[in-house]
Amino acid sequence: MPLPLPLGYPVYCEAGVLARVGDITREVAPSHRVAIISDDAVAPLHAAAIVAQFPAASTQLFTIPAGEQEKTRERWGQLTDALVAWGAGRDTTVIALGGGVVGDLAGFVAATYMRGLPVVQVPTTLLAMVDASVGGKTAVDTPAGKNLVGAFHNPVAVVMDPTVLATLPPAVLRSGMAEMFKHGIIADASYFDQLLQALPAIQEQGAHAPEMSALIAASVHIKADVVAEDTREGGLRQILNFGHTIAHAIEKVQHYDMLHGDAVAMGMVTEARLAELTGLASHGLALAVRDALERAGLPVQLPPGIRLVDIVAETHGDKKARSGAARYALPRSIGEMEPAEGKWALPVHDDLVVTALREQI
Ligand SMILES: NC(=O)c1ccc[n+]([C@@H]2O[C@H](COP(=O)([O-])OP(=O)(O)OC[C@H]3O[C@@H](n4cnc5c(N)ncnc54)[C@H](O)[C@@H]3O)[C@@H](O)[C@H]2O)c1
Ligand SMILES: O=C(O)C(=O)C[C@@H](O)[C@H](O)[C@H](O)COP(=O)(O)O
Ligand SMILES: [Zn+2]
Repeated sequence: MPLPLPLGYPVYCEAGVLARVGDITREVAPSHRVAIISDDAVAPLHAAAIVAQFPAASTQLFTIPAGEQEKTRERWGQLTDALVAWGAGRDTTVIALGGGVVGDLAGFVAATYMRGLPVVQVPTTLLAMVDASVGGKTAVDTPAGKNLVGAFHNPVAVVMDPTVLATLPPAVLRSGMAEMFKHGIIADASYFDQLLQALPAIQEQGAHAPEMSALIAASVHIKADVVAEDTREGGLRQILNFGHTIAHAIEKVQHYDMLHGDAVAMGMVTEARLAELTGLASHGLALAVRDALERAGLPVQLPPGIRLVDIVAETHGDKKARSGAARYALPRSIGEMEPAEGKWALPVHDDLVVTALREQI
């Protein structure tokens, strides 16, 4: 059974559901061909199980090297060329099998190839399950900034099987926790507390922690409620960008050589402090956020040697910036986001940003 979500497509979250990707795909997108896009870390582990569910003659696995540095226009070009060479027509369904990088890139391929193919998202990282696979944002990074070229393209289905998380490196599992904490901070204080309570089990048993499936489903619920109300980010959806003005700037300055979730952890600490410094939140928010992320083993200090001026300069290229001024979606307290002066993201003076960043050196 799909999760009961206010979305126009089914989201499955259950152990063993990977064995039903074929049936689910045929149900939501009956098509002649199936193009499975994955990366070279995920494909050897999980692709065979998916490929076997489709007729060999009309199914092709396309594999890219793993990592954020591959989420580029060049890879998009290679993949779309490869689809042409294979003979993919409009009767092709794309299956994105991987973490958020594959999800965003394959999603963008699907959004643009012959002006749009159906895509089934099959997320294999915690981050992709709780966040990237749901909501329809697809994109590639460019030398000028993160996710600068992309499209809103909803999947026709999302199929997440928490058992695939067993093969994740611990650091990648942990980085997914950052977006889960984000969901708690922006929308649900009791979910934030549940995450804190589950940390010892997650640290001991990793993806096998008994709480994991329910925590994933709860996170997806929070995200789905937001995107259902504001699919194309006219306003409310900006709250999902809490921590991201700084996170994306850090990722860019670090040449995308880091995990997105780690950058989000750093960015949430900075932006929680900005909420205090602007008077939007009362004192104590930043410490609560920082303490929770530290307890989860996430990085809260900036990458060594990074220049604060470089981070601040990059914030001006963020998609939320208006008239050159960087803007931030800031919480008032754990679980509470409210618009200020009718806006979900506010400009903050660069000097305050530097003040907050200095505390993370
Ligand atoms: N579209 C959205 O709404 C949205 C939301 C959040 C993040 N994102 C994007 O998601 C990306 C980050 O995603 P991510 O953290 O999943 O990174 P990722 O896709 O790079 O995956 C991290 C690493 O884990 C490996 N991996 C994936 N699944 C595995 C498995 N089951 N077993 C072993 N190894 C596995 C990958 O090969 C990779 O090396 C960023 O580009 C970010 O911008 C998008
Ligand atoms: O779905 C959203 O909306 C989000 O902002 C989720 C973020 O976690 C995600 O990193 C997203 O890709 C950021 O989007 P962007 O529009 O700031 O590039
Ligand atoms: Zn994110």
